[in-house]
Amino acid sequence: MIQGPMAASPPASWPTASRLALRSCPGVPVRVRIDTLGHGDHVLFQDLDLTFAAGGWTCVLGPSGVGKSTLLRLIAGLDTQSTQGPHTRVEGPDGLALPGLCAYMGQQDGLLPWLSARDNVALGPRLRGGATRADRDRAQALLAAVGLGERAAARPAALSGGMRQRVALARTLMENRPVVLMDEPFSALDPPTRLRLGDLAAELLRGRTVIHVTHDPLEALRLGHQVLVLGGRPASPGEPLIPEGTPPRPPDAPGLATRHADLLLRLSQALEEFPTAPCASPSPCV
Ligand SMILES: Nc1ncnc2c1ncn2[C@@H]1O[C@H](COP(=O)(O)OP(=O)(O)OP(=O)(O)O)[C@@H](O)[C@H]1O
Repeated sequence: MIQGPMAASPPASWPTASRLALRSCPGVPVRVRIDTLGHGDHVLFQDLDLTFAAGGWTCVLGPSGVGKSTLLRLIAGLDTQSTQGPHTRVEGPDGLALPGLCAYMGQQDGLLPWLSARDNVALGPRLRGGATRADRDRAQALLAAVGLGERAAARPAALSGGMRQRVALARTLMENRPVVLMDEPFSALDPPTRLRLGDLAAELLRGRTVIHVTHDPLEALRLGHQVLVLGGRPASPGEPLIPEGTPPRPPDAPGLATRHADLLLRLSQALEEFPTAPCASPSPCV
């Protein structure tokens, strides 16, 4: 729930999900067991065993290159490039494989420029053999849920970056999967739009299992039930950080500033300990 006077309420033109009959899709637990996974000589993960609780929102942070996107791609079943040990497995409920249970949202909106916003939202059904009338109606309803019902016929080029990311969020919801994987989905947006879209995503994805990679500690602390910092090579997460209160937390939530400072320190430490420094130049980084 939105709390406090500084809460980033969506403007009236962004109807809230509670006003719409969105399909509920309860999350399922996800377990990732990696004996070895890497690229070439780089072992990114070794002897890693991570469990993501059903319906929980986990934010994953860590130095650039630590393996966050690789981990997400592995869970999504999109990882065709890393080398994996024979016992590397991603499991859903009761040890079942996860394919078909995940929706993926990346930093790029990935919208097809020649399709309208509505047809982009209905892309999954289109690719699977053709969108039905019911699919198109649902795409329209989801665009209304993200406040773009009036722009359903617009092509991506006619929309702002924030609007395009809202279309991408609607497309993610169209897939109606219990597990949602997000790789820096709001990083290209200005801070207020990012705040609003984070709140909107928290509302629309409530109850699903969400794994969200971000470089923004405040975003992680506002949206996550738990926050993991991946560090080292091979990478491992430290103790999960569990912020107080229910997400999405407003930016001025009690205790958030202290948590933010703690998390920044943990991230700085993870960066210092990371073997590949972002700046290898002998001259000082600026
Ligand atoms: N296809 C690939 N072939 C070789 N190396 C790769 C490939 N994809 C990723 N890597 C390497 O694996 C490491 C982890 O990459 P990954 O994209 O998972 O990191 P990340 O933590 O998501 O980084 P960022 O925060 O910059 O997005 C990096 O060193 C990267 O260069």
